[in-house]
Amino acid sequence: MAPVSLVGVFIAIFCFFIFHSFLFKKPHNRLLRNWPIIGMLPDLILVLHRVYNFTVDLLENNNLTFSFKGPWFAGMDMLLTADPANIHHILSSNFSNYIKGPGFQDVFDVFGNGIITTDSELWKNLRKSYQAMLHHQRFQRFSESTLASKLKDGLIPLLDHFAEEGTPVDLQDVFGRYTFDTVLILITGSDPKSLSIEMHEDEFAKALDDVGEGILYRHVKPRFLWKLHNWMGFGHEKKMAQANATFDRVCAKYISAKRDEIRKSQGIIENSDGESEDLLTSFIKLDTTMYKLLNPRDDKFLRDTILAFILAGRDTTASALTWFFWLLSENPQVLTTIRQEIIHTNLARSRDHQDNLDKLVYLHGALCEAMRLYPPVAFGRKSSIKSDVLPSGHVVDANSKVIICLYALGRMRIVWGEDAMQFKPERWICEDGRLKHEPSFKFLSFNSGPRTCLGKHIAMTQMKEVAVEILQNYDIKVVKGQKIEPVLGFILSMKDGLKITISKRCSV
Ligand code: HEM
Repeated sequence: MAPVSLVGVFIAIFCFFIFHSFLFKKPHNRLLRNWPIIGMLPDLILVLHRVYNFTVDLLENNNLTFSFKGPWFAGMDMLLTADPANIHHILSSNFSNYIKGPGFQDVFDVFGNGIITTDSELWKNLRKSYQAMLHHQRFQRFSESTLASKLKDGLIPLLDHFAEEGTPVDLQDVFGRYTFDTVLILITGSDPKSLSIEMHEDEFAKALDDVGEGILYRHVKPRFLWKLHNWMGFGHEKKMAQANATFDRVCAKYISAKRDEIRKSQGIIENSDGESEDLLTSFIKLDTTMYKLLNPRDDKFLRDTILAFILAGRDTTASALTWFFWLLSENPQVLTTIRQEIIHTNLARSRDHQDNLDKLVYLHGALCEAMRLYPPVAFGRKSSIKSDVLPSGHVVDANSKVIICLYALGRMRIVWGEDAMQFKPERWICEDGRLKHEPSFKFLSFNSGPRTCLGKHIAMTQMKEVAVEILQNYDIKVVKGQKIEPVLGFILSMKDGLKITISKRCSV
């Protein structure tokens, strides 16, 4: 028995040293311990509630790139980066090697084959068709009039109502409704009117929220576990299935109504070169000889197209606007400077409306600054096809996951300077007063390379119009005592919204 006991003692001492070194040794400036078998998952779970700021520390302490190890065989290993050189390499120079990949499509399966989830030839067809439609005069007219009327007949009356009542309102909810109505009109031509004084709950919007939450949980659970929950119809997966059914039902309604509308007004529409047109109409009438992989006769294709567009355009703009107004409440000097710029710019709605908005250089800088600190899409996920070496020297194996950390990128001192954490719109303005250009792989909020956001112009116009309208006509006070923090999610929203009170201004 003696030799057995000795072996036992030896194993016990060995285990003690291993676990002691993991438990009590400072993890070499890496902030995450790599445990045997379970990898860094336990430490990640401990910091999950503050994961955004954690990635800032992690990447700043690791020369902007860090290799995360998940539990063995859980498929959770990933390379995190906020290095602009790596980002440029992944999103532009070696674009063809970095795809969304089957893992992404799996997690985002409710969105089917829309532009956000697809790769390769199908994505190229979708991208080209979107570009042609979005740049067409018919859509541009439609988009301009939609933005203007939602502001005038939707947002302003609602803000007036809350100003009269004097009751607190969640500004994030208001912006979410405003952008939901706008993107739904742009894509389907129908107005869900979620931005009404009654503030009713829209089932489509609710389903999108449930899916957003479910997708987040799919990112932090091992794949086999959420697949099992999905199969059992359990927890978040049950909600995802219900949301999916809502998407199918509501989209089918929009699609059949649109097909009827086109059929009934065929003669008129064919001759209506000067008219404005929503995207669903354009997709149904698509010239498929140019886009061989797109099939507008298939309702599933149209369903996925509607969903992808709403996913891309709703919460992103609402999140950016909410953080922007909160940052203004924290930085009254910036608010005053924007108001002065508005006074000194002729903003009468005219043919030159867009040119006039473009003159608001400081406002533009303030919006970019808000999105630098609070990028609406805080993480980007890519999968490598072949093995590769990044400019930082890190090796990326074939079929491995790379996470681009946009939130951390916007706060890296080595990228933005010692004042990186401060809200300073001035950093966007040159000495001669013109806008300072920052490369998209450094200011990544609208993505970079061939998959750059297609709605950037619409979003910037919409945000400027809303900012001008509100800053000219209202005073916003943020209700005191709220904890402002980002929610862990696909979009960087505020966890508990932004409660404000609003009052009418007599003059600017
Ligand atoms: C402040 C508002 C917005 C921000 C910050 C933003 C940001 C982004 C980002 C980061 C991506 C890349 C996503 C990825 O590849 O995973 C993206 C893609 C896209 N965005 Fe936006 N977006 C905004 C508003 C909009 C709006 C209003 C629309 C539509 C009207 C839109 C349409 C799209 C589309 C269609 C794509 C897919 C492009 C592709 O994969 O080729 N976005 N956007």
